[in-house]
Amino acid sequence: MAVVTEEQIRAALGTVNDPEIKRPITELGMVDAITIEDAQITVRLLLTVSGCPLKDTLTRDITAAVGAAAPAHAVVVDMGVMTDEQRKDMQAMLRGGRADREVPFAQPGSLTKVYAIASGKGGVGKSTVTVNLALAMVRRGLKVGIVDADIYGHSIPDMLGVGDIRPTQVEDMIMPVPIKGLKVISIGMLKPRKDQVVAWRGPMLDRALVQMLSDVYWGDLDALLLDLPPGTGDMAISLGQHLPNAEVLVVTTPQPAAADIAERAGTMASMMHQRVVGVIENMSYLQIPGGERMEIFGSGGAAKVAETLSGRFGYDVPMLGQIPLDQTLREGGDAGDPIVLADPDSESAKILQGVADQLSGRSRGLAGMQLGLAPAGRL
Ligand SMILES: Nc1ncnc2c1ncn2[C@@H]1O[C@H](COP(=O)(O)OP(=O)(O)OP(=O)(O)O)[C@@H](O)[C@H]1O
Repeated sequence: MAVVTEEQIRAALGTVNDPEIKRPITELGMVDAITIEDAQITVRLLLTVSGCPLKDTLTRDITAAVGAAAPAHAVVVDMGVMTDEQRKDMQAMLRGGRADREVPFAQPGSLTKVYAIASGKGGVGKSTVTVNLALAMVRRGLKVGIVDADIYGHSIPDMLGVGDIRPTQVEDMIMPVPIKGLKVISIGMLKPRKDQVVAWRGPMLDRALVQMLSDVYWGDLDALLLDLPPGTGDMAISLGQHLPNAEVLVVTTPQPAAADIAERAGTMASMMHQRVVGVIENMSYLQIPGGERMEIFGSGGAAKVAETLSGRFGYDVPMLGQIPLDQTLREGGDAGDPIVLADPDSESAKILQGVADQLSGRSRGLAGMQLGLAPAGRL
């Protein structure tokens, strides 16, 4: 039988990533011991928490990697759990020297584009747009995260089919839920129970936002999308304070009443020194057989918002797309199967993909970003 060394097995284990953290288990301090005895190799693996739901995946990946490096040996994976000390070491390593409560996306060198999805009125399809845009960006090959900060209607997990999943926590570091190529965290996941009604005021909302931005292990992201509560309330103010470099997308329906309120959401973003990158009109029309379009909610709302905001801010705020009223889109949201994936050739999916393409076509990085500075007296 070929002689196998511990270094070879460690190198093989270096190819196995923790499925949630997406870093090699050897780097994370999860490989406690490797024992090579006659025809058997035993890997002692330390899980971050007991009853880790991913232990079967880890066992399978470890067995495959070690088996490939030492085909004549049987592989046994022996599971243990990290001590508090070991978990703290891992957390410190993942933070990479970053101080507690520091928002990585607000740091000067951050290359992650942050988009806040805002609306004036509720129910205009802000969460639907957020989920589908994020998935459309993933389809373009980007690494994307979603923060569902909509305290009143945290519907993002349900729209992705992960409504009952609680995120894994390592000490006070939270792992975002991986789903359909995205990383997701929702304000609903921070509540003790999903169905609990919370009456949080400004400071609690602020704390929850900071927790979702800085205590969650996001890793390297190209884009982060935040689904805001409707309106111009406390969360929008907190976001402006913690992420002045966020760019804002305004979602509205076509009718004048919705558009007027959407304008206010855009103006609020500008008061927080954030740039408004565009307006998306949702529920624009119903395509009826025969080719005619029925404008159930009127027309022209987003164009008016775009024009008013452009005039007010002195830069171009384009209308990025008009999404029709679409039963398949609604059904996909209810079933946890968003339309961009479920029916990518549908009209709605193509429009959403088009918006994502316009946004992703802009360069990753610092060029064109607002720096959170405003001329004196602008507020
Ligand atoms: N274009 C559309 N066609 C048909 N149904 C839609 C469309 N857009 C959204 N919907 C449906 O409308 C409902 C509200 O959408 P969504 O939850 O995305 O709105 P929202 O603006 O995030 O609401 P809130 O902020 O109040 O939670 C959902 O059931 C969603 O599936």
